[in-house]
Amino acid sequence: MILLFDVGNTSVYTGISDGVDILKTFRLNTEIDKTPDEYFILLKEFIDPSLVEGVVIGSVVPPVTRSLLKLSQKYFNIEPIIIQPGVKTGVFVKADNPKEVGADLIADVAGLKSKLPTLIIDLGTANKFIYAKEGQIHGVIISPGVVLSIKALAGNTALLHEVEVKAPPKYLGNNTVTCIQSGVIYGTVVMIEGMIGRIKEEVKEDFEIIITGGLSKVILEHIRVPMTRDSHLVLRGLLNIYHKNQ
Ligand SMILES: Nc1ncnc2c1ncn2[C@@H]1O[C@H](COP(=O)(O)OP(=O)(O)O)[C@@H](O)[C@H]1O
Ligand SMILES: CC(C)(COP(=O)(O)O)[C@@H](O)C(=O)NCCC(=O)O
Ligand SMILES: [K+]
Repeated sequence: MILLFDVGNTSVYTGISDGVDILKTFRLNTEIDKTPDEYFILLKEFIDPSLVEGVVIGSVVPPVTRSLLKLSQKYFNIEPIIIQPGVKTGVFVKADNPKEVGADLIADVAGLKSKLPTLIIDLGTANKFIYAKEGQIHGVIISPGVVLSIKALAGNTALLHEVEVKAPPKYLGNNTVTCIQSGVIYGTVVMIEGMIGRIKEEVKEDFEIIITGGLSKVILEHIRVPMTRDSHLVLRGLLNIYHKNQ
């Protein structure tokens, strides 16, 4: 069994693989002060530790990277593969400072089945647009995610509060809840549709679109541009990277 950890700022999206397929997935809350032992207590609800043969960690939260590293060493006696400069990923990064590109973005691209031009839209704590072709990241766009936007609104205004992530029946709201839901959900939907159009102007070529991330399902149903949802993309990328480093 190979454990695949996609550590984001909201959740540790975890996959269990037999080396070929992703057999099971689950999400643990990202908590930077959780100890390796505490993460293991959660983990052993889902896995049989004696069957773990490999661990891959793609993380953008350094304290959790350290906890999962220690967990892997202490409970599995395994040195995990941690996505960082020097690890073979098969992904080339065209950026001012390639070392600063998030491991999640690299894993997303590593999970692609096609080398053709592809736009990955990954909706998590942040919204990420990753433009890739021939295994190379040509550019990235980052904006505040849906849940983050709701929290930022509620946390920085006197009279607004957190609302459920749910699209309201109309664009024009008639109460505080639907006003915020419209602004955040439909705002994200039209931002995505608009951004795809601007990217098309810039790259001047056709591209596939894959949407992924914890918030992709609630947003995709309102998007009018054809795209495919792949909730396992990042985990498949971690698995591909595992095989490249055996
Ligand atoms: N309708 C929803 N309401 C609230 N949270 C949601 C909803 N749908 C998905 N989520 C949560 O959004 C979180 C963020 O997605 P994820 O891609 O895991 O973020 P990150 O990679 O930044 O940690 C996930 O933990 C997921 O459970
Ligand atoms: C943009 C991100 C914060 C997204 O993280 P997530 O939404 O998955 O929690 C992460 O990819 C990151 O920390 N990137 C490093 C900076 C960069 O990629 O340019
Ligand atoms: K930060």
